[in-house]
Amino acid sequence: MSVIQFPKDFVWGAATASYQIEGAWNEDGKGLSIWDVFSHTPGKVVNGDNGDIACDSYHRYEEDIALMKELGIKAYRFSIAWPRIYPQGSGEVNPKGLEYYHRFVDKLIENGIEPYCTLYHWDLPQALQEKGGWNNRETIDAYLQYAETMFKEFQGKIKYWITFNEPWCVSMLSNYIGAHAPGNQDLQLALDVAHHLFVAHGKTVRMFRELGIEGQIGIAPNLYWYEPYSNRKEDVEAARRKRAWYNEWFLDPLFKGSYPQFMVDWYKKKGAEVNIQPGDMEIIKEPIDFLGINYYSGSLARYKENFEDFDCEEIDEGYEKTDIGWNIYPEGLYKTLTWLTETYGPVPIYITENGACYNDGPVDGRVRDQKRIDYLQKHIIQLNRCIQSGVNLKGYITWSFMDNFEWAEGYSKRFGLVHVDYNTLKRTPKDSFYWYRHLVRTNWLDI
Ligand SMILES: N=[N+]=NCCCCNC(=O)[C@@H]1[C@H]2[C@H](O)[C@@H](O)[C@H](O)[C@@H](CO)[C@@H]12
Repeated sequence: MSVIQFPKDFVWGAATASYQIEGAWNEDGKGLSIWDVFSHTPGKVVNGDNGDIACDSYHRYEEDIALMKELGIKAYRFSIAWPRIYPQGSGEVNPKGLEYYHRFVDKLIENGIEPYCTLYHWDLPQALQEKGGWNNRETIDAYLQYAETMFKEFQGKIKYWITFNEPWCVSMLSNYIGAHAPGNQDLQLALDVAHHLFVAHGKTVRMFRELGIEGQIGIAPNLYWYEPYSNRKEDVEAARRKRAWYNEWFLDPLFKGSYPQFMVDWYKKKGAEVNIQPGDMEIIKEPIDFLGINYYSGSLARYKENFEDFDCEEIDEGYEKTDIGWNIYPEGLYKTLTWLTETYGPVPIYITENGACYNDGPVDGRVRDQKRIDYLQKHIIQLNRCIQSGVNLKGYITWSFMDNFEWAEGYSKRFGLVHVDYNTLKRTPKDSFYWYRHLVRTNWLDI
């Protein structure tokens, strides 16, 4: 046995998101979100599940925070439901929405837990969607008004802000693949949405600086690692395109102020292009304080002419998979973070999401989720490799603190350290909760 030690100020945390845990979908003046509409649309979510109740954390947050304190985490990443603050997306603020998040954040701070706040984790006000949503550049202005309200309202309480969770999911998964709200399937639309998110991000960072808000601000893309199936030129190029679809397209604008040209050319061949207005790229590359990285999986990529969108097929040979069917590829995390550091410099990085779907339930009151422990351990070992290799890694925030509404998969997929019985809403810490608590308390890992 050997021990790996993490830096003494390394931040250990856990994450959730508003629509996935809060419930209270139409309470205290909250407006509709695109996920309320999407999940209420037959056929969109497994078993017809929706977030009307979810984990009922809107009413049970004190119980949840008591469990977080028992877990010993120093950081809790959560998101604000924009429709609770601006029920119509802009215009009148809803005071009950602000009051709720003040009570919640005060309770976190009272328990010694640092709030890491995501402003946008996919629950766009439906009123804005009806005016084009992220396809309409005017949504950028509504987002800026919302962000400014939150910065001023929580100045001094919230010191870590994330503008957007996973722009790839908001653009590609939701507007090209169509699996998430609002469910469009249009590549040009997806590129326009991604660009508008970037402009909103850049303007928000600039506003954060101009207002002199105390704290740090970043963004949380989801990155995915593809290795070529062979060293044939076609396979190497195919893997490069697939990596760029997830990674460079969402990182180059932030750090280089440009899109990767080989992908711009590739999309043009597909009949889609990026509509950039003068000054956009300068705004987008407004320097950030940290990068949140969400990493789950990766795969092998092999060239296949005219296959799907990138002339590339995924070869899943030899990977063990989690219960959501994603490959377990811990070395991909090391490759991703070292590539990112080599490409963009020593950016301060938090892993803002990493975790596994395993659907273990309670037996005699105990949830034996050894596979989740194995997944977490394998990935956290890679983080130690990253730190030894010079990656400027500041912390690890696991997904997820508790089982929750897993988007189009509904409640059929569980990612939590805490099991939730959706009939009774009873919370049961899993074996992984106690394993993670030991790591958080000692800051080292027995391997
Ligand atoms: N292969 N494959 N997958 C295709 C890409 C899927 C990307 N989904 C995510 O990263 C979401 C992220 C989200 O922030 C969180 O809200 C979700 O609950 C987790 C778990 O799903 C992850």
